[in-house]
Amino acid sequence: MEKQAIKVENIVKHFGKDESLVRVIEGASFQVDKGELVALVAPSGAGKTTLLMMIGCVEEPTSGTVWLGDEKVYDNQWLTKETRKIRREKIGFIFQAHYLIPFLNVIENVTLIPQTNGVSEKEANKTAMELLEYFEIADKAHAMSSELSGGQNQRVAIARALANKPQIILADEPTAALDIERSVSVVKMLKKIAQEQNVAIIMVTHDGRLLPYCDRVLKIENRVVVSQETSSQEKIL
Ligand SMILES: Nc1ncnc2c1ncn2[C@@H]1O[C@H](COP(=O)(O)OP(=O)(O)OP(=O)(O)O)[C@@H](O)[C@H]1O
Repeated sequence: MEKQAIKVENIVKHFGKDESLVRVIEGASFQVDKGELVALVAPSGAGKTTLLMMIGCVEEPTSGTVWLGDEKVYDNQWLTKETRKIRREKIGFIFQAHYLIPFLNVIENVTLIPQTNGVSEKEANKTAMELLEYFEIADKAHAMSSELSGGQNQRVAIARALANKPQIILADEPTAALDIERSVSVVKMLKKIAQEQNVAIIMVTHDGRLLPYCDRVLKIENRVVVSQETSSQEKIL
């Protein structure tokens, strides 16, 4: 079995054309392995969300190659018409806002995607309760999102992202709305998930205080992606 979860080669992303051409990524190559929690850091507008959305098969690259696990999904064009299926089966998304559905309770939010994918209600409920217990929020299973704190909602959003047993989690500033204590607790959870479930996680963050909790840092510099180790002194976990 390959250790790579994400492999990107020579990816280019331009928006618009002629005088409105915006060159965001200009030939970036990198890899993220199973079990790694990697931070993605760059100034505002450098292309972090765009990069995540290309890996997540939401935004089409201009050119390049993308592998998810051992499946090549993009080679100067999508290699399947069913990008939504790839997304549903392989990837969990976590965003800055939790985007829980307000008229569904916690467990209904967590079981929604697995049930859409054909998992039975009983099986989906069992997995969801295990996840809620893992995140110490099982007592809120029947609460509505509006009754939960910001940190609790984000834990439910992480449980939801995991409900489908994805190989990859793409997290776009998952801690931006939280204070530092809660941010650290969310990042520690992501680290635990990566290690225990062999999931590859890319987390966009603007908060340098969270980097020591990550295995590695990817930076977008001069429109390409560079990888930096978090040194052993800096590393906390
Ligand atoms: N649909 C689009 N059409 C044209 N330009 C776009 C589009 N989406 C993004 N861009 C441009 O691509 C660049 C990268 O945007 P992106 O949102 O990926 O940056 P970011 O690093 O995530 O920024 P932030 O930290 O502010 O969220 C920006 O210059 C943005 O204006």
